[in-house]
Amino acid sequence: MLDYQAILEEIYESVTNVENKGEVAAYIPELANVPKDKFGINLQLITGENYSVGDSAEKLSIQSISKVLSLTKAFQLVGNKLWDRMDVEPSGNPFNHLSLLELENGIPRNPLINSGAIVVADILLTHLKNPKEDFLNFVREISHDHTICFNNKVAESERLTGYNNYAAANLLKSYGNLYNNVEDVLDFYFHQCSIAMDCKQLTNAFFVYANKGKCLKNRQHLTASQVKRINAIMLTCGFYDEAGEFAFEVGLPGKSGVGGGIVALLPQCFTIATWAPGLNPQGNSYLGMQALEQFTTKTQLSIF
Ligand SMILES: NC(=O)CC[C@H](N)C(=O)O
Repeated sequence: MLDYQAILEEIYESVTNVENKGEVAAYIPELANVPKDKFGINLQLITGENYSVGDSAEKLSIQSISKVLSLTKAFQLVGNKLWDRMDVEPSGNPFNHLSLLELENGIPRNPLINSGAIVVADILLTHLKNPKEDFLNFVREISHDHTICFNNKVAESERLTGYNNYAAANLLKSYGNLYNNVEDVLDFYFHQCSIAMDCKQLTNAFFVYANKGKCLKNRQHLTASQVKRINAIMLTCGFYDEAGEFAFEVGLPGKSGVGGGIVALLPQCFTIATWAPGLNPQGNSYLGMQALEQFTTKTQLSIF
């Protein structure tokens, strides 16, 4: 039997001693204030045991990790119709890349880059009665935590500097792939990205992807087939132009966010969340990736 607590502590020791911690996402001014020396991990086993180290109970801005949750809600609502409006191919480009979107006539490469997530937000706006509230309640429900909230300051900070996302939304609109108005879709998108969660809440939320669609309380949220597809998208697209590197180093489906969080999972085995706010040039948590590489190497637990 592996001593998970000892493994997490070894990783904590080694990673917190690394001098280069990457750079925080200063393009969202509110995120520039987060101290770079934060570091936490939470590990949730499918059998129920839970382990953590460091700042795992402190809230982080989940940012693009929310794209998996919005995709999940949209998949529940419209099923395979989703794929009429976006593809499922890795983009090999940064999360906010625009020229491919134009080349491909307003069809985003996948739902985990910004343009794809903006189309998903548009779908949710069309199908939910009270979009922001209903989506937040969905996140609370799969995480079993009714204290989870938006951080309105972060959402507003991103709105004020979100020129690239406005460009993506306008491009989508010009190609007829955005049905609601740009301002409303982006208001939803910036709010979903601003959700604050800690590592434990993240491993709770992602439990469904490790457990064939059933949450920690054993309720079915997705079919096994939908979970297979979302995990495949996380593996191939969850880290943008570093998806290959993450598969190579870590070997798990997962998703990162520019708040420095990463959640990854091994089906039928565990979910793990790391938080280290400093990012590498691809916008993925610099130390989080190192920690997860160490975890799957030490435990020999990966999908490969
Ligand atoms: N990679 C990310 O986490 C990006 C999310 C961020 N809200 C953005 O749209 O730029």
